Amino acid sequence: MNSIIEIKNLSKIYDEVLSHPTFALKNIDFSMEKGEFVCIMGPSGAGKTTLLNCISLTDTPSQGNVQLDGQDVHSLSSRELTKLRYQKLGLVFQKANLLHYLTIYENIAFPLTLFNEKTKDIDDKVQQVARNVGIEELLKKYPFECSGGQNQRAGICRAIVNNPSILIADEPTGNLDSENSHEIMRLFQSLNNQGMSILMVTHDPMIASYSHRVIYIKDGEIKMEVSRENKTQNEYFYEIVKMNSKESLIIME
Ligand SMILES: Nc1ncnc2c1ncn2[C@@H]1O[C@H](COP(=O)(O)OP(=O)(O)OP(=O)(O)O)[C@@H](O)[C@H]1O
Repeated sequence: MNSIIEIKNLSKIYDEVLSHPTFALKNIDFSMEKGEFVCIMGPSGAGKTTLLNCISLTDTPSQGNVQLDGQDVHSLSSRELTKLRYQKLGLVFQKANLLHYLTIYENIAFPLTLFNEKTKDIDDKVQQVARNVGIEELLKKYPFECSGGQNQRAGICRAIVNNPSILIADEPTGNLDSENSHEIMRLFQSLNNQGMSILMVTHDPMIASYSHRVIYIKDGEIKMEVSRENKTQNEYFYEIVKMNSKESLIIME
């Protein structure tokens, strides 16, 4: 088996004890192969972020099972979960969330310093990831001296500096203009070509067209999916648009 993520019968209910519980995820089955680049789409409130949070171990499912890289997360202690999160997951959000009083170098190095890595190893890793992402010249700057796109690249460096098995991104281009968004997606494609698995939430079909596969969530359930296969990016883009509009038409009926 070559899955990086394997989810069985996953449900998340918020406010379970109240009279109006929210069924954010309902019996989700989902798996993702190592090296895949998958997007999650769907309307607001569909459960996209909840699904990412359950996979990234920042939220606990009400029911069901999540396996990350072959490891059943349900059975792990909180210490083991922290270790697993550090070793396997890189997280990227809409905002880079850099610490403003640290340089870009120090921000990227930050997760490594928390786990007592040697200074030389930290330096090697920071330099290497900055070269890979093309921001070596920014390392001495502070976030306020950089553009939004540059800060997002630094946030991605921080997420991947420990060479995680999977990069999980929630609307990583949501704060960026179109040119910077495409640049970030080309970067994701290049990381994916180097072997990194990527799972990303986006509302934008153009951004989703960089992936291998798109799953569409509505009302906490996976309703549809499309795969790129041997389509051109343009053909795949139109298929994603069609999938989104088909669901919108169902809502209007
Ligand atoms: N902490 C919480 N407490 C209670 N309800 C929550 C909580 N987080 C999310 N929800 C509810 O769960 C459902 C799914 O929310 P979620 O944030 O996963 O949707 P989403 O698809 O990511 O939406 P958006 O695209 O607007 O970010 C929504 O009805 C939301 O109101």
